[in-house]
Amino acid sequence: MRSKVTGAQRWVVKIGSALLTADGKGLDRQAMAVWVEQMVALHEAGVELVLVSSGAVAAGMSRLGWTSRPSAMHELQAAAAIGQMGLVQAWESSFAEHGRHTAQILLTHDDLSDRKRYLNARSTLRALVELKVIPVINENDTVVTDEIRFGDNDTLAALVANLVEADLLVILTDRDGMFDADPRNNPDAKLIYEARADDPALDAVAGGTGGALGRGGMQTKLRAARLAARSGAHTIIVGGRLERVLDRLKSGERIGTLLSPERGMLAARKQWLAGHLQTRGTLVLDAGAVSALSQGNKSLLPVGVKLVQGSFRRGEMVVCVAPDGREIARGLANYSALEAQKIIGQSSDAIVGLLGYMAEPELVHRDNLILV
Ligand SMILES: Nc1ncnc2c1ncn2[C@@H]1O[C@H](COP(=O)(O)OP(=O)(O)O)[C@@H](O)[C@H]1O
Ligand SMILES: N[C@@H](CCC(=O)OP(=O)(O)O)C(=O)O
Repeated sequence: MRSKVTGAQRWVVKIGSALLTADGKGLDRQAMAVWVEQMVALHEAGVELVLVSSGAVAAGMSRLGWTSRPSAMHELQAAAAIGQMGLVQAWESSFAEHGRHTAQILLTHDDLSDRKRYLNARSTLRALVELKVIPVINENDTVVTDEIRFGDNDTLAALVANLVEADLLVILTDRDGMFDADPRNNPDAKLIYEARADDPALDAVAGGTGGALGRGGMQTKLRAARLAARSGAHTIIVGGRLERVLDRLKSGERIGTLLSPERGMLAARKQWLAGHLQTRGTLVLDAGAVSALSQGNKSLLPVGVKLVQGSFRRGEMVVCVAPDGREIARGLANYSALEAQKIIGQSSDAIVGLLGYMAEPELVHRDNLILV
């Protein structure tokens, strides 16, 4: 069962406010250094890492000397803006001690539901991961309100796991995992080691909300695991203060709660693609592209497209047809219809010259293609 954890190549690690701030006394830099050391070891072992870090509001409160979380939205947002500085500084300097760079990414849920912004965030994150830089993601609290009100970086982390096609989402929190009842009020509560993310019995055990600093509680963590499962990722909810927690997960130790998806990664993603999008245009392929897609399981390159029909934007769904009009596949276009018209029939090396930039060498990436 834990082979899914030991074998995972791309991890999203989410660290909640409850853990990052030593009981409201500012950032717990010592704890951060310990996680960083383990994340660097994972990196060295070839694991690709994306970090989702909460703690901006809590760090800001401590910088301002506030002892209780304000309820006014503008005060929360101000605290987040102040605290985010300290938060990224702390991560950057801690990773720098191991010769690693970090990159700050602030996202909102809207960024991930708009197809174009989704693809842009996805290519930036992919580029960072390829550069071996560790992206440090938080919500863009200045422009959103619901998230800091509900304190829901769990959901953000799951959306990021979908975005980067992570195989594992690790949610570090202040309890050892998900218990069969809220351990705050039930001292006899037992840890759930493994479950299917979609098991309805979990709804009842994850009832309560979060603690004084964190906001989401187990409910948002369960919802996050279900969201992550939609792209085939496994989720581990585990105690961030457990000794060498990330090392132990990597070596397959049975700690925390493992929540499994019902389907494999690509199957889940393609099902999501198939069910969720309307088609906006058509690409007429040449014979070579038809066989590359249907037999070779390849991406669609601009060179294999003869004609572009319809009006679509980057990130929208298009139908790919053979020269005789037979539908071959559907997929998400990396370029708008206007751009596609300029690059079809050309090699991918020519894209920069033709458009002035290159989003991706493929017109439709094979991960975003569903064969019909
Ligand atoms: N079934 C459960 N198992 C474990 N913890 C639970 C459960 N139900 C509610 N909780 C509460 O959720 C809290 C963790 O969530 P939260 O405070 O939002 O932390 P974080 O900042 O890590 O997101 C725990 O401290 C715990 O009291
Ligand atoms: N984005 C905000 C709030 C996020 C939040 O509280 O989330 P969490 O502690 O993970 O439940 C922050 O950094 O403080």
